[in-house]
Amino acid sequence: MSSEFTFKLLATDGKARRGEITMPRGTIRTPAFMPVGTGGTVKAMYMDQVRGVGADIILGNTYHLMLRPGAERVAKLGGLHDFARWPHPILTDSGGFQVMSLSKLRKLSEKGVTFRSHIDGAPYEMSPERSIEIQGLLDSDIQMQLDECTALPSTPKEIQRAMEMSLRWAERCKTAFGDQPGKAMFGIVQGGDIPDMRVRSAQALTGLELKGYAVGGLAVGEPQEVMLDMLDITCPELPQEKPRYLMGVGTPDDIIKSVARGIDMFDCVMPTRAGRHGLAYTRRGKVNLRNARHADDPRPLDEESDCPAARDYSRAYLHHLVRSGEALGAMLLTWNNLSYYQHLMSEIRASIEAGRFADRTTEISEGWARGDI
Ligand SMILES: N#Cc1ccc(CCNc2nc3cc4nc(N)[nH]c(=O)c4cc3[nH]2)cc1
Repeated sequence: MSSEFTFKLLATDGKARRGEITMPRGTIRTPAFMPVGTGGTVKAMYMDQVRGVGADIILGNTYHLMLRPGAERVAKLGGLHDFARWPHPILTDSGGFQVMSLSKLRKLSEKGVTFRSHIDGAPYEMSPERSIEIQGLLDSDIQMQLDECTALPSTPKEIQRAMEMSLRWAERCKTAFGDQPGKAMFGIVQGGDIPDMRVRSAQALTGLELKGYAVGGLAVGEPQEVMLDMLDITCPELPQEKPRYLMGVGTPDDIIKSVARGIDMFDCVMPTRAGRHGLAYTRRGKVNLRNARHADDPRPLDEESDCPAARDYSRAYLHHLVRSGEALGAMLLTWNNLSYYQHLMSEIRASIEAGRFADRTTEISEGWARGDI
């Protein structure tokens, strides 16, 4: 364990990077996938299982936790790690994105954002300083700046306004965060789908000499090609020696193509949400267990998997659970999906170390191409 937050580049293969973040609560092997634990729980999973599938870090959400159970209450109870029984690193999103996508009657100004809770309509204010304060109360290990994520498509004027305000908020968050050895605050690159806005944002954030950088404002409905083009523009402008985190991404194919462009960290609700909706990710593609064709299929999802959910249960049983709305269906498929995602990340890391990233990921994609089996 390290008392400091450090990032080490261990190997590269083209623009793909194999690295390691060390911090007091543990080591994060990159490229890393962070299971989403929005309200202090990775839905339908025990935290021991989350650790058991190979996750080094999970994501929490400032917006959800400040509304319920409340940041001060979590702090009084010893912080999010003790509260949720997850002793390893936690990264918390800052809340701006969730306010804009979930809350009601939200108003955005230089000061911050005012909004009403989507739970009970109560009024709240969130400034850059309050977002960092809440993330501190949660005892978050990696804290995200408060930013404004513009929807795509948006006008150049709108994209520039939001990008420039996010830069000012990054400076305020850096000041509010201060110097917390062993913890980190990441800036978030904005700039929509406009190359020179992306460059300006990345260069200005690099000038703040932060411990890590997220690429935000993507995975907001734009075609994958646009997202990848923005990574081609943004990553070269970020420091080689700092971790890069692509927010909200993504499918296995998104992840492979983003690692190939220099991204180190990912988070996405896809594997957990899909699991709750009866969808299983496997080495040979996706399997929709709602489909009646599985009703008599005695085969497991993947007889070679080391995850009991993939190896020990028939598709017929999983189909039955999903169609009956049994909680165990969501539990087993979430377990399978997170195991698949962590196995994918482990394969990606090993292939970069071996200088075989391009070949191995082609083999992985060909496995999916064989389609739903
Ligand atoms: N199932 C499913 C599913 C649902 C939604 C998504 C899209 C998630 N995309 C996304 N999350 C984000 C979080 C973000 N947080 C912040 N603070 N800033 C962002 O620009 C940002 C951008 C994001 N883009 C992807 C998969």
